[in-house]
Amino acid sequence: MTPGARAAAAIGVLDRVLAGEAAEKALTNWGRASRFAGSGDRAAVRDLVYDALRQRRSAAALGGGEAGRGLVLGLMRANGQEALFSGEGHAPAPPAASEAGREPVGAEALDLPDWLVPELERSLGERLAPVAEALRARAPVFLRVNLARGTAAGAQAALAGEGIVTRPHPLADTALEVVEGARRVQVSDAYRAGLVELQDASSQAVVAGLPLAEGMRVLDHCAGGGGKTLAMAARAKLRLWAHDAAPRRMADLPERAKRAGVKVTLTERPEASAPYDLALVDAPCSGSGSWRRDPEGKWRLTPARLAELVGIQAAILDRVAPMVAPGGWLGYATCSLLRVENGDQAQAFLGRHPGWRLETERSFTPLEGGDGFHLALFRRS
Ligand SMILES: C[S@@+](CC[C@H](N)C(=O)[O-])C[C@H]1O[C@@H](n2cnc3c(N)ncnc32)[C@H](O)[C@@H]1O
Repeated sequence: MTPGARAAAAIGVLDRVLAGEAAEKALTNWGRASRFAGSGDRAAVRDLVYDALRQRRSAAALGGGEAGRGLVLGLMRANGQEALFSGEGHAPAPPAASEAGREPVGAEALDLPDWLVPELERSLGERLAPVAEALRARAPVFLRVNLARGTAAGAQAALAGEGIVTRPHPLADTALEVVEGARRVQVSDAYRAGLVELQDASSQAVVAGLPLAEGMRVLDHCAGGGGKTLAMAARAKLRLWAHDAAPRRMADLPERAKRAGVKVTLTERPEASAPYDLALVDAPCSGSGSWRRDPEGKWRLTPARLAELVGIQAAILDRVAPMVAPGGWLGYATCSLLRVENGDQAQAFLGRHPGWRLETERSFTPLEGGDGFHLALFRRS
């Protein structure tokens, strides 16, 4: 496909996304209907679609339209590639006079929803603009070295032998940033043998911040696919339980645990195995720290949904706290940048639970390289 044809394909996919289809599904459907598209074409169309979703407001302003065509035209203008709209072959038609576009301003230029700016300002202060800018770009690909299977240097060497170049990342001793060959990771022998997992660097830093020790009874209460469950298991020999309100999200966890060489017990009733020495609540949240990876989330979030999430987080903390043994730990993590889900939530928990104290709190933003994350670590008296 020519670059122009790829732009036209991205416009079609974006129109379906704007009509309500999830980006992944729209891309899969396009891929199925486009047998002529090679792997390079698919990757390029995918990148265009996700870039347009990350920069949706500014691209719409620059491109003079909010539909797929306006977004891709705006992206191309921002990149000095407007000439791709040539009308030749399968390329999109040249811009009409009505598509002159304009410079984006304010929250539009930051590619943020207006309603969220005050809360982001309260949360990030002067870092608001640089963080918003970081959220407009693609996230790096990070790997977690599985220390139960070998060293970081060993994993790097194995990956390099398969054309995947990495460098250690300062956020965690287990974190490698992929600088070349990211698309080959999941088909590599190193990955298949469990030497590395795909995991964001801040997510790894959150787990590294937990006081895990040999023999501890640990509950991962919002385990999802088990990213943090496995990261915890690799740091110490634990007795580990994983729970999720949607158990099907943990469907792959037994297989992943096997590949990583660790044992995890899935439980629908975590109370039955209490008390735990440490419980991790990796709570459902706005996802605002990971909007580089899930840009649709940035436009989907509403004030009502955010308020609902804050209520869900508090209810989960209230359920889990009694399951922790006296002297034990409760880690509350979100991939959110918002104070209402982080520091405010931690203070509200302390207000409701006098037998607990806050030991540490750490915040990460994409400015450190990984996703935005927050960890509050409580200890029970
Ligand atoms: C941020 S995700 C977890 C990600 C996972 N820990 C990881 O590292 O890959 C939050 C998870 O919480 C689960 N969840 C939502 N409400 C819950 C609840 N009330 N109790 C337990 N889990 C819940 C969701 O199904 C989702 O899988």
